[in-house]
Amino acid sequence: MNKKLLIVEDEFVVANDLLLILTKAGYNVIGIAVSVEEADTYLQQQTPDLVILDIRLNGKRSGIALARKLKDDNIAFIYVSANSNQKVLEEAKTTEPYGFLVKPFREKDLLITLDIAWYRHTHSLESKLRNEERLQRLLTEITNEESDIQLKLLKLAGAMQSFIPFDFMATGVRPLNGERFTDIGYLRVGFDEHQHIGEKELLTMTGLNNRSFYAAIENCHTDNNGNIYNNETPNGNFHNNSLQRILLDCLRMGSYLVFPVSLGYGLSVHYFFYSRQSGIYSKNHLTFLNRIKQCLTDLAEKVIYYETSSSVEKDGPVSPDKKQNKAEFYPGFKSIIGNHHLLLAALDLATQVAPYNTSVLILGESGTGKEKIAQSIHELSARKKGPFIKVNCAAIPETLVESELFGHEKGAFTGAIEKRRGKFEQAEGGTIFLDEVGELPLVIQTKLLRVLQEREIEYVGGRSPVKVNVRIVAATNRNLEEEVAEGRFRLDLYYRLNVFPITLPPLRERKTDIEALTLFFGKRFCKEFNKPFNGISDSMIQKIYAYNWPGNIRELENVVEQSVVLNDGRSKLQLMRDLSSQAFSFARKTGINTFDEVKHIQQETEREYITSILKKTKGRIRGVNGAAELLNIKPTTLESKITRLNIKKQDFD
Ligand SMILES: Nc1ncnc2c1ncn2[C@@H]1O[C@H](COP(=O)(O)OP(=O)(O)OP(=O)(O)O)[C@@H](O)[C@H]1O
Repeated sequence: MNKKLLIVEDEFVVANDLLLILTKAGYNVIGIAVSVEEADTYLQQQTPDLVILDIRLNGKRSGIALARKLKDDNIAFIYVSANSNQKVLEEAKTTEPYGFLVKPFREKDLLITLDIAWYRHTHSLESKLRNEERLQRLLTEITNEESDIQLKLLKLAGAMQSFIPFDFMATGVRPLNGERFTDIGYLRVGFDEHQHIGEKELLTMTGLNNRSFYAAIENCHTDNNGNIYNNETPNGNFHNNSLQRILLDCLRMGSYLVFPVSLGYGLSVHYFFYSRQSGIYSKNHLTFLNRIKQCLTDLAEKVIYYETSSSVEKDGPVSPDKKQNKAEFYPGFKSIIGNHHLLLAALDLATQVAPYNTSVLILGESGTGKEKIAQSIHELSARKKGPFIKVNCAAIPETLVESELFGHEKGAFTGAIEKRRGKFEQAEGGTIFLDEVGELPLVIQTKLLRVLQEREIEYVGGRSPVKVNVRIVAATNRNLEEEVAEGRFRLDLYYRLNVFPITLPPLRERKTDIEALTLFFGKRFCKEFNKPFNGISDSMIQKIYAYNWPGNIRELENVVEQSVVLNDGRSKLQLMRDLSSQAFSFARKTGINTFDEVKHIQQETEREYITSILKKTKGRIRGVNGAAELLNIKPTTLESKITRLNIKKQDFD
């Protein structure tokens, strides 16, 4: 083993304890730092494989400040802290630690957490490097192929999208030529669809005349180095009439990143990435661009500079200039509709991870398309010719889960009249999709962990393990972190599954996709029921936009199906049920009419919730796993709530 480890901890007793445990376990502890400054000195001397980090430290800087540096330097770290202040914990979470232990901790938990941290770190690093190699080969191909510059840059946008998030990407020579604008940009309008934006399109979109547009070019800000502009509100960094400001406002972008590569003679080519989300870009993105800088420089020299300065810009886009919101089947993503940036970000992640055997955890509310994404990951992988086996973990009775997943020997239990293969073996050479993985009983979770670690299963009643070659994709609509906190889900399994999480947005957060989805389902059901499709009525569109879709896409699908069934075949589809009635049915059932009544219901709900937590902790309010910690509030706040809500001891005894 002999991994190099740095301890950053200012409590002498804890630090010494850690030193003893870790040395015994075979780690090479390179030092104990009591402050961030001391840790910096150690880091300058040598790079540890792992860092154990306390949050509150001697000196002015906290462990969180050091964590940011470790994250940028790609060094794995875990927090070991007694700090349970919610604000601090949330801040700590943004540094994406590889693990978190609360003091006091057990030796076993520490060693497992470090094991998992190391696994996650090497795993993500390896796949990152392989992906980057693939990208570099692709960029060289794009540079050398015989095709038009716009087509090359369109391919560049497609290649970059799973590495740097963007909604608009552009390239251009700087300083800008005041007489001729040659920047070429692509606006992302679908998973693999990009709309060309050149001078003509910009003039149309901004409504500016030639004079004002060229004034904006004169005011264009030029960066000499890679830079991030993460909070570009209308009163942000740029001159009101600058090219940057116009692009940010007109395309409704919130942040941007610029990466210049020098061509010599004072000239450079700039690569720009704009995103609708504020704060999306980080130093990691610039570090990544620096790693592939040689390829970007070759492309800049041989293609971008050469083509844009030697020829007159060709008329019209070469790109498939597709209409926004058009329902499209993206290659590899069979019948996935929508082009909202949150959906596209999830599809990017799926494309990125698909070629590898990495386990994937798909998160999202019920009906958001988790199974569809799991199928796509399978289709996009080298396992696509193998089976895709779905297991709904919530639907199998607890007593049968083990034999269903791993198989059983003849006579293993009453009724096992013959040997039977389980789902894992059925998925040999392919992918197993464990839907609702959060519902698995704890004993089965332990066995699943073993499959993930050893790649082998054991039959119920079997004597020797059987090797399996199966990729695991799991999904859940539960908050697994909460499940772990409540002791219903194993922490080690959570970390193993969570190596590559993909979160699907609920439909109410991607309303711009509703119309395309409705059209898609409308046409599909009409075909299925042999009816002509005459379009969707305006009133139906209005109502489905106004609704917040708790059941997500599945609910929308059902609503459209009902409209098709009840449609007369001559008119446009109408909404055949009152959507809001579901949202208000609870209120109607309970007869809520006034605000006081609403308040009463609210208090009752809170009372019930707190009582159920107190039952779980057997009335204990303070300390580790006490009710206050589980509820994430201060013990004193909880005590005053208990008094206010009149919760008595007999309520939770
Ligand atoms: N982007 C999409 N485009 C078209 N249809 C979709 C899309 N996403 C989901 N669907 C459809 O919506 C329905 C629900 O999707 P799916 O079963 O994949 O959701 P889920 O998140 O796995 O749900 P659950 O958590 O309840 O198992 C399915 O009929 C699926 O075909």
